[in-house]
Amino acid sequence: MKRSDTLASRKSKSQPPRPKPIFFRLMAYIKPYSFWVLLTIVTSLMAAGVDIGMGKLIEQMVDSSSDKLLFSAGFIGIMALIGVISKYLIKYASTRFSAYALRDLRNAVANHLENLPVSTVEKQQSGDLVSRLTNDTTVLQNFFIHHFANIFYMPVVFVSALTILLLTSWKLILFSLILLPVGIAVTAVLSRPISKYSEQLQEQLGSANAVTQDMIGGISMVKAFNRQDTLFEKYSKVMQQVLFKSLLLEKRRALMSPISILLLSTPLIFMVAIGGYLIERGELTSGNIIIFLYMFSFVLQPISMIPVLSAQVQEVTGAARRLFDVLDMSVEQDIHSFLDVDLNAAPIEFENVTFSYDGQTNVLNGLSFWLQNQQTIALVGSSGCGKSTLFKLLCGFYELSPGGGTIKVLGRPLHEWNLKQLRSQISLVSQDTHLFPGTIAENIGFGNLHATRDDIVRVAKEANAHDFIMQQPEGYETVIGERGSLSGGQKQRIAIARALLKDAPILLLDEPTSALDTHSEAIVQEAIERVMKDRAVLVISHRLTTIDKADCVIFMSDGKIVECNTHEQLIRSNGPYKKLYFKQFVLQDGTASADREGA
Ligand SMILES: Nc1ncnc2c1ncn2[C@@H]1O[C@H](COP(=O)(O)OP(=O)(O)OP(=O)(O)O)[C@@H](O)[C@H]1O
Repeated sequence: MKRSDTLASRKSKSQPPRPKPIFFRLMAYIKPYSFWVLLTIVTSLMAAGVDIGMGKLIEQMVDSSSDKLLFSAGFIGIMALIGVISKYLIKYASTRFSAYALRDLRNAVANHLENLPVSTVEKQQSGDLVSRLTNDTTVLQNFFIHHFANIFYMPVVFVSALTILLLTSWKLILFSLILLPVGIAVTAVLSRPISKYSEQLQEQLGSANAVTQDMIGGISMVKAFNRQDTLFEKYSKVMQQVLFKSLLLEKRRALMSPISILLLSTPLIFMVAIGGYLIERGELTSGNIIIFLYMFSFVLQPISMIPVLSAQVQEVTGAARRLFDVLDMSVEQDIHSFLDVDLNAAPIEFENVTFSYDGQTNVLNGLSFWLQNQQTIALVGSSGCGKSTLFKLLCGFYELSPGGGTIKVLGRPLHEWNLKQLRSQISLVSQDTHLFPGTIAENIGFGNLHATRDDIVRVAKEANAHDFIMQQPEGYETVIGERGSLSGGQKQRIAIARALLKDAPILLLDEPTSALDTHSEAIVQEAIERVMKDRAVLVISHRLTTIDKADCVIFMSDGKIVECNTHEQLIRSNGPYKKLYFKQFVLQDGTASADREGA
């Protein structure tokens, strides 16, 4: 397989050809609900017909004899009822299709977010992504509920009313609307920045969401460091920007409103003045003026709505663009199918691996090592030397660039693996256990969706978790949140139970006991030893108790392997590992015996 077929190309293959205009992309989500869209359109046209028809009926009523008055009034009543029903149906149908279409769009964006490469998500502000899913979709939904029908209603009433008015007196309508083109041109120019302002506002709301997440997610850290003021200050600054942007937007919107009134009142003043003059000359009757006044409102209403609608369209375009920007991000694509897995092959091989996040600074430099079956390698090194990066590469979260060496998992280069199959061979237990909102059983079951309750209880027992789970108010059915009320050690044991349930041949442990006290560490360590049994294990640790059990210790510095041997040999060889050992483990753990020190 050529390098061009590598993981790197998985992204480029998923590049969308060239996005269609936003309008067509939005329409694709509405199309499945064509019936309700059609009902909205038909009822909008019905409402337009009723409103115009009522004008004609009123005119007839003015001119008709008294014996026909009752009949005309009855007819107007029926028309009014049809108008009420149409307007109810417009609201119902537009709410219905927009709710469904927006649900689909939200699902599409959420699904897309789930399938983005970790490398892409790590670069984004999660609060901003959440804001797109919530705020921007709401902007779209409001538009469809409140303004979509007007796109059909307004032109029909406008054209019909204008035709009737032209037939009644072309002179009067012509003079009344003389200033209209100027008004429309001014409106178009003034409403232009609304889309930009709205997009900037949504961006600021996204940043505000991100800070709020920090405030809530990191509440204990914030309080422990007495940094409530700092975070609040940050929040206030973002909110100041939100305020500034919304004022900018609202100022522009507010400008649209008097312009609408001006657009409405100027023609009316012209009409009354010129109408009076034409009556005086005998060219018009007062009956003509009544129908004129009624119909004229249907000419002016759409015109006055132009600024509002144009502002809305600008806002919707901005919101839709932010949503489609997410949908245009390249997703992770599995171009390979599942292949037979050779469980006898070496679980992990690194051959001259060099890696950089930004394409400039190498985080890993020519790394080579092999992990055999049922072997444990401990990765040791100062903070930032690239240990976790190694795990991210193994899980296929990041890709090696061409010429960056080769990583093989179970004998097969990473770029030949189907990502789902690759990840099914690896269990990852990180230092920061993420618990999902749900029950304890669901959190353990996350490791294997087909597991039975017996399986879950079995692994919980193996992970030393069963006893504390049974002490919870509802045992395995106790609901825990993202941060939950469990201790660090309890969370770790749930993570270990998850890994046991997954039963993958390769285990990656990232500082599994780093955050625990000696007592919890002993309990978790016991569980870890069980999960390590019969597996190939790569463990990042600063704890001697873990390192001591490893078949081999790799000491890394600046993305390079400096030393690689058993713990005893490394101590004897008197190299840099020994220095770290004394500095870190002997002083920190106080558990190293003189024998182990070997010096
Ligand atoms: N997503 C990322 N984008 C850019 N640089 C990153 C990213 N993740 C890590 N780095 C950088 O890569 C280097 C290695 O980071 P890594 O997390 O692998 O170190 P580590 O040895 O695991 O550190 P620690 O022991 O503190 O967890 C660091 O300089 C870090 O700043």
